Amino acid sequence: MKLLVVSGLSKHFGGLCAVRDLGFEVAAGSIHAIIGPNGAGKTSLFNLLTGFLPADSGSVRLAGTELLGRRPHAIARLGLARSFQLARPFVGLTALESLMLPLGLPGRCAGVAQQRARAGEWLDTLGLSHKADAPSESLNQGELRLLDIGRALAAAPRLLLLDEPFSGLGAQAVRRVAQCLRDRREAGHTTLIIEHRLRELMPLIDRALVLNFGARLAEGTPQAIAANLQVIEAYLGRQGTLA
Ligand SMILES: Nc1ncnc2c1ncn2[C@@H]1O[C@H](COP(=O)(O)OP(=O)(O)OP(=O)(O)O)[C@@H](O)[C@H]1O
Repeated sequence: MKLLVVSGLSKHFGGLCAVRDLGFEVAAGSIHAIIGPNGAGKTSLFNLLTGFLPADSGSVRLAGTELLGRRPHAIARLGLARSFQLARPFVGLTALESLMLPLGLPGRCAGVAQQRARAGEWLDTLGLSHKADAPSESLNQGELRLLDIGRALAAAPRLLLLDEPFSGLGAQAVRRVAQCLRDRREAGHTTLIIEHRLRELMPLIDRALVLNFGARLAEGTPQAIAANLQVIEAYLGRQGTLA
């Protein structure tokens, strides 16, 4: 079953075409990557999917429901959560309290004690237990990124969008996040992930969509993508290898 179906999606910024007549599908229960060189349009695509940017044209359907034209909070209510390329603190809240927010939404935890317990479990899973009572604004960028990912994970979305979740993280933290995504897949949940760290990304994903200049360059299994000469060429100068 296809959870997400995107077709004819376009976005211009003045004369610049950031996303060009893009179409792709994401299977339910999969981990699907969006990769491509800097400026390829990956974050713009996430902003279109989540209602942070209005599209010029196209369609984005989540389990058959059209998302284009809806506000970000309405899209979140339909079961979509995202993390951000630049993670920001919830000023005035501790790390634990930051993770209690999504757990306090209707239909989630029964009461504050349960929210607190579940938020503590997420902190533990992400290796942040020692920061539970620290003000979120005192966390460093790597810790903030983990907290932002934890907030999106704790929302238990049907579709999770992660924007460069491994950026700035050490090997152990990357392994923890990757395991969370494998656990989501095991439970039948779906993840769309933008990431430049291909060495860590490729073993994790089911499929990847490669963007270049806002358009689809290739789409397929990690093995097919790694062997695609056009894709390798688009990356040369940046990394030169896809494995
Ligand atoms: N709000 C905006 N106004 C004008 N141009 C923008 C805006 N947002 C993005 N762009 C431009 O659109 C293009 C795509 O940018 P985008 O951030 O989506 O790329 P990206 O693939 O996410 O890049 P990176 O890997 O560096 O994060 C770039 O040329 C960028 O400069």
